[in-house]
Amino acid sequence: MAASLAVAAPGLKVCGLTRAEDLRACAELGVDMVGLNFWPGSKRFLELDAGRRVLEQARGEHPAARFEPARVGVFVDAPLDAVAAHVEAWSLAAIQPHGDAPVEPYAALAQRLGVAWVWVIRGTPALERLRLPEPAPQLVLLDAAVPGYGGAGHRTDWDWAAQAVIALSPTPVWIAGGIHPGNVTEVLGQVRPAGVDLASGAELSGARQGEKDRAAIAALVRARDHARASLRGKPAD
Ligand SMILES: O=C(O)c1ccccc1N[C@@H]1O[C@H](COP(=O)(O)O)[C@@H](O)[C@H]1O
Repeated sequence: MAASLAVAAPGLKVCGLTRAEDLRACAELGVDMVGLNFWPGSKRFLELDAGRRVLEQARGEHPAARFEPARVGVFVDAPLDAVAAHVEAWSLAAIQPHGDAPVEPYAALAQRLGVAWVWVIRGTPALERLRLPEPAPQLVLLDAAVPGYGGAGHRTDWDWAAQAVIALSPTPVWIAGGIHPGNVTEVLGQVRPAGVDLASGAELSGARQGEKDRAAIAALVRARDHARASLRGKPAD
């Protein structure tokens, strides 16, 4: 079966989860995807064995969960065998390679493993020269070009992003970078992405290791639901 990351638009991905209670909150509140950061350079890094315990703990505390957000692994220039090990250990639905290495080997690995992959475009390259890599990504993610590859709360150019959404159609294009409950409705309206992805904008103030704020996640889910309802021409429930 072909890998898929399909969710109703706009989707919501909360990235850089490090605690069982945050995984549980995302499942309970109806977040579409969660990102798990397997890059040791990130403050949101999840070491493989510690991460397994977090997942087991989240499941143990929430055994009746019928809904589980799709898990996306974030990697920075990671060796391919390490990526494959994480896909298996976490039953990842997708990999999100960042960094400076070419993406094609990761795309080919994702295809071999039968999982989706996310192509991250950092910054604002010329749209007329943009070509989807092969094998094609199931999702494109637009993010700001920042030192440390991501997760710094910096916005990308929303006018450029709105054009990229159109230029890359029909591939679903999501947006990341500096999104939070206070601007999520604006970015959804202005850019019309297939989804939004955020890390720092869903965190507790002073979070040191990616600790998320349940109230912020709930507000993001409400904004997503309003946007979905208005796309369908109906008020949100
Ligand atoms: O979050 C990180 O630490 C990180 C590290 C390396 C690569 C990507 C990372 N995060 C990605 O960046 C976006 C945007 O983050 P923010 O909302 O601006 O804080 C996040 O969604 C991740 O996909």
